[in-house]
Amino acid sequence: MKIAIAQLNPTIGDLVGNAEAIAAAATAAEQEGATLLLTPELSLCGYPPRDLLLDPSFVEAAQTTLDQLATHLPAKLHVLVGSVQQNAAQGGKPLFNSIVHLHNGEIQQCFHKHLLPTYDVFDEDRYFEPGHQPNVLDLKEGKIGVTICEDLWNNSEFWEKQAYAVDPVAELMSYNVDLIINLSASPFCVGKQALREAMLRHHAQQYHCPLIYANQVGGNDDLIFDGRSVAVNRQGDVVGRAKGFAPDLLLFDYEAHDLLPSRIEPAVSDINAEIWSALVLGLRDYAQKCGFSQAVLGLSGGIDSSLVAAIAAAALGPENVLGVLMPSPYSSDHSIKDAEDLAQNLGMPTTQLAIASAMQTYDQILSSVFAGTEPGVAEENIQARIRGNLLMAIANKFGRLLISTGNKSEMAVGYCTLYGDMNGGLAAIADVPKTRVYELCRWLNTHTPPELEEHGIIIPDSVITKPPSAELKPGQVDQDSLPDYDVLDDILYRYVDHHQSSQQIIAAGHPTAIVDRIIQMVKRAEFKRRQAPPGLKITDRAFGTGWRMPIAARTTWPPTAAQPVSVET
Ligand SMILES: Nc1ncnc2c1ncn2[C@@H]1O[C@H](COP(=O)(O)OP(=O)(O)OC[C@H]2O[C@@H]([n+]3cccc(C(=O)O)c3)[C@H](O)[C@@H]2O)[C@@H](O)[C@H]1O
Ligand SMILES: Nc1ncnc2c1ncn2[C@@H]1O[C@H](COP(=O)(O)OP(=O)(O)OP(=O)(O)O)[C@@H](O)[C@H]1O
Ligand SMILES: NC(=O)CC[C@H](N)C(=O)O
Repeated sequence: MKIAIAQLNPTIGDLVGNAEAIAAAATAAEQEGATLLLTPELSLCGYPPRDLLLDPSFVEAAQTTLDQLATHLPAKLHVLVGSVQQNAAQGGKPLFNSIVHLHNGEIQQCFHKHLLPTYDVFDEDRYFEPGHQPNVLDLKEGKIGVTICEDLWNNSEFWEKQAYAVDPVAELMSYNVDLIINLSASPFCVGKQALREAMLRHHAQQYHCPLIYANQVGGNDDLIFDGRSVAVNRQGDVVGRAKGFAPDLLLFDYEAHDLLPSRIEPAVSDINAEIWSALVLGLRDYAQKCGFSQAVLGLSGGIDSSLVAAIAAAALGPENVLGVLMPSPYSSDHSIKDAEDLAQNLGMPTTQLAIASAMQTYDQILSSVFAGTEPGVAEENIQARIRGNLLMAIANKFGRLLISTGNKSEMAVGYCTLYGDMNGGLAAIADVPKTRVYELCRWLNTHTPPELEEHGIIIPDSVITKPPSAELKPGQVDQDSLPDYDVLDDILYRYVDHHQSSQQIIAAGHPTAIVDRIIQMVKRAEFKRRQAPPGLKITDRAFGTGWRMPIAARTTWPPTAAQPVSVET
């Protein structure tokens, strides 16, 4: 039996467009001689559909589209499509997250997801009732165990996010299935593919059973799905891997109770290459799926805006990315030259808007209100706000998407100006720590990715070597306000990504005063992050849909050994 994986890039809610993509993949798979076609989790709706699922008209339209799709597929092909199904039982959640078996122009069978991830960016318990029936697809060519994404992630050795009392894989094995398939929508983060493949190997070796894992690809808001659908044989060896960060159709032969070797795309092992591909895909899909073909950003000659310009140029084509240079009296001469050199390297257009007169006008307008006060951060931030205002005016006038340039380190501690440089529709590097920004820029200059092949050196050397500065006052550098970025990023990695306590971070060798100050800054900056544009997630814990902190809250509390609880009555 030939089994095909359609690694699709659905647009959330585009039922007709997604159905057409499934039908096209089915035609291609049939031409290749496939018996069975696998598509990703919720392939008809796109994942994650979030609160669209609370709209009954959406659920109804999905069902109608599914019924129609069944009649448009090659009749002999068995096609597994991800969609939602109504829960007819009294009580419980109204929907199942399902895989629907289409064959001979009709719906044959529905399989419901058993394990519903409800942690980090996932919120499936909000919408879905878990399935309890065994998901066995009995074809004359073999008995197939059907699992949906999280159903496979029940082993704490690989995934410690949520513990489950049931083990869908073990249950399926008790039905003597020949092959396990998993239809997924598994978002990218650094290291995820290695984890997936280790987990698949573990299941295969434990049960002497081959597995096929079909993943979604594409960017959906903050989430980037990397594809890299993969299959392992009974020994747990990878026998096929689809492309990373691009749609694909991959076929496997299933013979004599095992999977035969197929096309194996390289597993991307370079972490910078992986992040680069993820960010380019995430930005491109956000723009396209929101209807933008052109973008705009402020080019300061600094490293953040330089990296974001390169990502945007690769994603949308350099001719579609406008860089706006907005020098103020505090901008250094080399900032303008660095920004111009970068734009020239990338082949992107620029325009220059001087903001000195606007700064003076603001100062005049505010002079009576600010009279008797010392100039400070508020005056400095006016520059960032003028720039943010001008950028949004250009975006608005010409239908461009404004890309904001703040990195994860800045977003963590609030080193950014609300309604200033935080303006934008998408925060391209909001989950990239500053130290990684440097590494990506160095990598970019030595491993020019295919999208920028003809451009040679991209990031001017001086952009990488000069001390980082917001240039909001004379001589300002980031390290006036923040510890060195390698120290800051290590503290943030421990605190944000790994939930370490201040005691644990101090025990790792960081000075108490710095740790306490940084943690305070992170807590205090919550109000800024809540108002920031969506940021592309590339780490295990991003600020965004998986980070849900209160804002108006007291965030230090007893008891500690030194300060036991004392409630006065
Ligand atoms: N809980 C809360 N809920 C709602 N609003 C709250 C709030 N707490 C403060 N606020 C308001 O927010 C204001 C403070 O925020 P904001 O006005 O943004 O300004 P602020 O955080 O005071 O200053 C921005 C900092 O970021 C630095 N910066 C700016 C631009 C770029 C870069 C860079 O390197 O890329 C760095 C800049 O040098 C400065 O240190 C408060 O004065 C208050 O009005
Ligand atoms: N002179 C400028 N011209 C155009 N845009 C600017 C200018 N200064 C700042 N911006 C915009 O505001 C953002 C934040 O400014 P900032 O200078 O702090 O960051 P950066 O230059 O990108 O990187 P770094 O923080 O390393 O200097 C920039 O990325 C850029 O988009
Ligand atoms: N859609 C899902 O069930 C995703 C959850 C899964 N553990 C993953 O991230 O790969």
